[in-house]
Amino acid sequence: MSDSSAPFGQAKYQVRFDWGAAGAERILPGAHVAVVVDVLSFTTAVVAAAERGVPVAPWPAGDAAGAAALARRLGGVVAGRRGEPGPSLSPTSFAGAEAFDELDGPVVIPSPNGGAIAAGLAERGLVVLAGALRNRTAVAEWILALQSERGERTIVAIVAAGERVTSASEAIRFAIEDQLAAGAIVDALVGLGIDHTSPEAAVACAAFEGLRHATTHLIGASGSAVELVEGGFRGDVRFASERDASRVVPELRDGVFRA
Ligand SMILES: O=C(O)[C@H](CS(=O)(=O)O)OP(=O)(O)O
Repeated sequence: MSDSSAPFGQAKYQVRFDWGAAGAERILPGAHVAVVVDVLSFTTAVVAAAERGVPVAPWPAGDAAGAAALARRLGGVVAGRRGEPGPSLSPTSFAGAEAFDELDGPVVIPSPNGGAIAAGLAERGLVVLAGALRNRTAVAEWILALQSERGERTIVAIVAAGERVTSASEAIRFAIEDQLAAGAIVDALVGLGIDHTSPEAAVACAAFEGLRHATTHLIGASGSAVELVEGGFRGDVRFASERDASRVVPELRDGVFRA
């Protein structure tokens, strides 16, 4: 783990920004809140589930037995594959809330990017939130309220997931939907006076500010979206691109995201 004086720790700043699990480790020392951003699709799915009152447990993809064991322990179910009936990484799979009425525990969602990062941040002694374009203002307001409650400067580490190039590699394909949503969260924080941003956070914010009228188009044309549309999931892209459509702020407690 990096120490807070390391050059890449952004340690002087209240609002920090980096990419992936390794980036999270760089900016975590001293942080009180981590916001994981994986617009296509994990954190948007978590927000969609929370909008329907459905808790979600993150799990790194690639360990099916571990996901099943976690679901058994929590009394929940493992998400299916995208497009199958029932809950999945597809945010719109949570549209039929009644389908989950019988569920006692959470939906365990294996996810190679945002889910893996969030699972790695559990039990680390800081608040972990799911951030997306849908809830970016709600997330910022939630952090401001936490800061008021704590009565002291609250340090925020925003972690964009991007996409791991292979499951065996930490190399990341930077994803513009995560860059824009992370910048949108910084923008909302700045608007509330939480504005001591690192250069990395300031650049993400400037990208969002400069392109704020084009985010729907840009996200829809991004590589991640093209891949999803080709797979028949245009609705997920549209849903994930809706800015400030949601007031829910899922928080990771005891390994489960709940609003
Ligand atoms: O949402 C997704 O499709 C991705 C799966 S993959 O990286 O494209 O295989 O997962 P996520 O962890 O939500 O980015």
